[in-house]
Amino acid sequence: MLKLQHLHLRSGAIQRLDKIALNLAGAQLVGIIGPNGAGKSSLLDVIAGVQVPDGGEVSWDGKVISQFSAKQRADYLSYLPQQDYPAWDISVTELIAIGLGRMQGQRSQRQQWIAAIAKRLQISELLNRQVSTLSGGELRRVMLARTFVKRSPLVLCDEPTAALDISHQLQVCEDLRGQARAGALVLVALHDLSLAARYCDSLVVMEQGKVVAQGEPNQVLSAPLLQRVFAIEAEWFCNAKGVGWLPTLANTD
Ligand SMILES: Nc1ncnc2c1ncn2[C@@H]1O[C@H](COP(=O)(O)OP(=O)(O)OP(=O)(O)O)[C@@H](O)[C@H]1O
Repeated sequence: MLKLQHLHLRSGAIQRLDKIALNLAGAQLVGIIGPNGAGKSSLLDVIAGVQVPDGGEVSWDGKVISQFSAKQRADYLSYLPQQDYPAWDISVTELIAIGLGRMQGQRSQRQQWIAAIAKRLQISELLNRQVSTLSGGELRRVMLARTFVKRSPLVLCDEPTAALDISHQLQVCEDLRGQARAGALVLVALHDLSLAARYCDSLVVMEQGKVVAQGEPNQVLSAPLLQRVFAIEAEWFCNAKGVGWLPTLANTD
């Protein structure tokens, strides 16, 4: 269980997080949605312990995360920030291995884990490449492999589908949902509300640092909320395979 109590984060005049309170149980895929600057990345940074809040508390399974060391946090948490680039020009295999962190295992076992996640994210043919030679989408999928290689009970991803082609967007969403079905609490910041509606078990809507709605996608993505928070109108299509939408700018006359 992830518990956020009265979280505040301020930078100068900007209230990045404003009295955030949430209780999120495991085994679900939670979409964090909201317009640019709403506070999605700030929230994920604070949950990950990358950013210290000015007030409030984050706890995981009853323990306050500020009391965990960085190594202890890495044992239960995997985080893909919005902008994450490798600091050195290492091979893809070496980069993914960093994600294994303190996981024990023989060299052959670690190689198997890396091969398995590479297969899952369809990057096996990239394993021997240097990261500097990858395209934007390939690098993003490699960073996702580094994030997912260790099975963590808490997974945070900031716009994991950005830069990916449509087939890989769907594949990554399927993978995130699979991790949730396997028991993880997966929090994902998404701009594509169609993917959010189709894959997420619940949504948290942010606006100006506040949580303004929370619940199942079909309840949250109401016409008034889309108009007020995103300034759009949307027509939704639904069949047995999922949902899709046609968004248009709201008439503000
Ligand atoms: N390092 C920083 N210093 C000062 N202000 C910041 C910093 N990072 C973000 N902000 C501000 O905090 C607010 C929330 O930003 P944040 O990146 O959390 O939003 P977001 O919802 O993730 O946006 P986006 O969809 O554009 O990625 C914005 O007003 C932003 O300008």
